[in-house]
Amino acid sequence: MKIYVLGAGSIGSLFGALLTRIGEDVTLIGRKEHVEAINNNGLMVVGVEEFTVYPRAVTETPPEPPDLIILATKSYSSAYALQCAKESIGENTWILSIQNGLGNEDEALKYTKNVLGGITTNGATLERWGVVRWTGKGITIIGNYPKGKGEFAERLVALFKKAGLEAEISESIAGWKWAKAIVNSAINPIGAIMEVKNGDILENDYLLTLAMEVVKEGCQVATQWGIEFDMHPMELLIETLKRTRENYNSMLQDIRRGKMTEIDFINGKIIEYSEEIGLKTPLNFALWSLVKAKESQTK
Ligand SMILES: NC(=O)c1ccc[n+]([C@@H]2O[C@H](COP(=O)([O-])OP(=O)(O)OC[C@H]3O[C@@H](n4cnc5c(N)ncnc54)[C@H](O)[C@@H]3O)[C@@H](O)[C@H]2O)c1
Ligand SMILES: CC(C)(CO)[C@@H](O)C(=O)[O-]
Repeated sequence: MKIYVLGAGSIGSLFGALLTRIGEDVTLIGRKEHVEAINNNGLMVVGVEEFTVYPRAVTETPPEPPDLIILATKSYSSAYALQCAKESIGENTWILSIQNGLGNEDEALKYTKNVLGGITTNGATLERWGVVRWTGKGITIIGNYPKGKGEFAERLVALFKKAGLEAEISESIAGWKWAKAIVNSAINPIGAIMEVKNGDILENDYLLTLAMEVVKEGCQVATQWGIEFDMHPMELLIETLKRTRENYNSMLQDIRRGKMTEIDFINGKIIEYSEEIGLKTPLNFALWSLVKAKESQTK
């Protein structure tokens, strides 16, 4: 399968390395420094597994249409990345988003109907240019967006499993994207504002109660939009907090690195979707405002 990883940073490099290792035709599209390191020394994976592969790495999307584009930028970069890559999206090209947040698949739908949604709970971080640390093994769930499944999705799940990823298919992937976004809408801003690990949210009654109330608020919006969950976000919240108790969440990490966060595509999107149907989301608005203020302090 000819695969482009568009936004080959942490999670994209992990997926690209695993697919390269099983002989797939993978091209990583990423930052100049990372691309140069890969072309000079290969892409090294450390952590859960240790290996080095030699995928093609470029800074611009090649013109030949691939079978699959794995969209792995931060959500705030999706629109521009897809616009730059649009000439490479052929009539048979599929686009899979493995990103957190809402709206990425809708952005992809502007260019093709062949869109897969995906969530992954694998953890990855760029150790240095050319080296990605697989920090935690998780599950990857994909499906036709917003719902259904088809031959390509089945083929891709089989490929992910062959590559060493725990993967499964869902017929309601929009439900999973919303469930993960609702969980992120609680964990990420609370952890970022309080500067605590995910496990501290679980152990502190005040923080856990607030997180559960934020989840309830997000579920009200999702339900009004007709979203159906395979796993209820409240169950996913507790499972995630237990599984990632030692994590400083990605939003806190982004703030500590002086980087933009994905708050606009997590809590911000929940606020946006609630306003479209006349619902109020005061908790999401409060957390969104506090994180935006915190972001502005680091600029
Ligand atoms: N890192 C993880 O463990 C993890 C796990 C699950 C989900 N996610 C989600 O996956 C997405 C990516 O996260 P990440 O941690 O890999 O971020 P990252 O910042 O490490 O990687 C994104 C990369 O995309 C590149 N990029 C941006 N615009 C581009 C463009 N136009 N062309 C080429 N490259 C471009 C950036 O330079 C960056 O290297 C986010 O939505 C995140 O929430 C991450
Ligand atoms: C699941 C999660 C909250 C674990 O830290 C992760 O999605 C993150 O850090 O954004």
